[in-house]
Amino acid sequence: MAVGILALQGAFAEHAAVLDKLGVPHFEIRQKRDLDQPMNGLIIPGGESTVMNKLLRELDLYDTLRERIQSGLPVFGTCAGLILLAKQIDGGIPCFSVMDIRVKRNAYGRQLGSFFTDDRFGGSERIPMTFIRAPYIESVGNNVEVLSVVDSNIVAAQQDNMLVTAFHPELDMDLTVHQHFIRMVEQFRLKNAG
Ligand SMILES: NC(=O)CC[C@H](N)C(=O)O
Repeated sequence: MAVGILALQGAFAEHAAVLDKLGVPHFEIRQKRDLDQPMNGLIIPGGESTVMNKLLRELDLYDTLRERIQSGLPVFGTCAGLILLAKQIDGGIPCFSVMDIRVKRNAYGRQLGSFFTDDRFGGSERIPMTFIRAPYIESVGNNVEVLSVVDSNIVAAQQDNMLVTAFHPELDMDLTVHQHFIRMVEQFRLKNAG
């Protein structure tokens, strides 16, 4: 199996390092022909969502990736990746527009742009959470499961094959969130093989 990591911009190398630790094969997606190889999961990293949105269209990656996500490909979006998956962005234009969440960009203001805390993810123990000019999720549809709440704001959620975090688990040592995503990838792979 292999996980594709969108590598146009932002923190893609850090996700690759976590997958290495977990022994999960991965490859970078930089251009359309990178999508020719088998892909069992997709990671959309943090970075700058407006830049990634523009590049996805310029490089003609947008339609193929959107179709695959809609057909059930497991996808994990961190920070800017969360913004790209959202159906609604407060004061902004959605990109993939596939996940039933409403998102506020740069939600913590300039002064509090980056901070660190720890809290629960789903049923887990407290895990480290690094936020960098992060969004949060203002509201979710009925079909979305809330996985983390920090200061009354939703910062991790899942809808079927789509997992998002407003924080950056790839920047901390804890593997909980990536392990959760790899379980989603395994389930999808087994379902498709059977
Ligand atoms: N760390 C991040 O990914 C920041 C996201 C960025 N503020 C955006 O709007 O795209």
